[in-house]
Amino acid sequence: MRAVPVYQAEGMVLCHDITEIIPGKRKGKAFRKGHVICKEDIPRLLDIGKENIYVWEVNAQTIHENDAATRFAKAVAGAGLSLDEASEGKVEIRANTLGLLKVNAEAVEKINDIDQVAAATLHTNQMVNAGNKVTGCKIIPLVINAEKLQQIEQIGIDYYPVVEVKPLKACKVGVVTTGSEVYHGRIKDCFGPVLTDKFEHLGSSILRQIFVPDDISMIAEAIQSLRAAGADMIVTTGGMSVDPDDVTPSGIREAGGEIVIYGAPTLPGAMFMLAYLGTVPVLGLPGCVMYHKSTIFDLVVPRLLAGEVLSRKDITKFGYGGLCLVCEECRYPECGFGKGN
Ligand SMILES: Nc1nc2c(c(=O)[nH]1)N[C@H]1C(S)=C(S)[C@@H](COP(=O)(O)OP(=O)(O)OC[C@H]3O[C@@H](n4cnc5c(N)ncnc54)[C@H](O)[C@@H]3O)O[C@H]1N2
Ligand code: MOO
Repeated sequence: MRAVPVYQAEGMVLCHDITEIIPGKRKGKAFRKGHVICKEDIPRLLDIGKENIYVWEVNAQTIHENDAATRFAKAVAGAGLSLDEASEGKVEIRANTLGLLKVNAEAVEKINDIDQVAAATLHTNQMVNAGNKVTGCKIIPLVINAEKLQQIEQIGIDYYPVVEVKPLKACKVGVVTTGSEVYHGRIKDCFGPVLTDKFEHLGSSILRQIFVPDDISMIAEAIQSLRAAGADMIVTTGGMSVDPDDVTPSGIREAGGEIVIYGAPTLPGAMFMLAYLGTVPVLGLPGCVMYHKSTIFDLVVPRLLAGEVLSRKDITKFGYGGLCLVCEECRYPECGFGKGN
């Protein structure tokens, strides 16, 4: 901060508010702290009695908060994102498409380890809609040293992208619905409509739903026939638990599925199985997916549709944050469920 004659202040940043008082009329801010002084401001400043003012000089080494915040946001934003206009040293980043939000938490932490800057994001691995705010980039002082911005930009390059929204593939999904009670028509299928709704919401569609009794070979055959019919993903429903009739995991094994995991640390969703038949994911969905609004399904399927190949570790990491409180009115994804990784 230094005092300069107003005549020399053009392009500099005012570092305090300047009050104007017109007797009988008004008392208020004529200029705000942070204002970049332009030529037209000079006569007015003189009218208020300011021949000298305190400024921060903006030059190659020091950058105004709004310009700095814009560079900051550009450094962290990858695909699927748009930047709002800078205001008060802050730029907000929004999704410009429906998709899976990915945030590199390590990079965000590194950025925040730099003094005088702040990056605040949503949790990674959640679905966002076009227009959703996902990140805020804020410069703390009115002007910032260029070196700090260069550090952010280097992190942006090293970790590219720090934040992005991945589009989802439109998949054809094959469904195998197990359960003798459904197969023999004792009860009406309720899983199919839930899955149709969930997959359509994510931009995918059901290729075909096959009903089978609790029979290992018939489950395996149904899975194989869906694969042969070109399913990009196969989901089986029911029969995932511990009763003698719960043979769906055995059916997935018999179909040749390479098992990633059986048993996931999420509640609901603990009796979940993930396997792969070649590149086709095969999911064993327990009954809770039909019943509860948000489950392991909502954590895993968007990532698969975004093209991720999930490992056992990807699933076991769900445990931290994997307890759903089953609220009367589900607010997911606006809650802690699945936010541990
Ligand atoms: N002793 C134990 N009991 C249970 C365990 C356990 O570990 N030990 N796990 C529980 C968990 S967790 C879940 S989730 C449920 C359900 O698991 P399943 O996937 O095996 O579900 P089913 O037994 O096949 O069916 C349960 C229930 O849902 C009805 N159902 C199933 N599919 C359909 C359908 N397509 N349409 C309509 N209704 C359906 C079925 O008739 C049963 O009423 O197990 C817990 N129990
Ligand atoms: O799989 Mo149950 O899947 O925990 O409610």
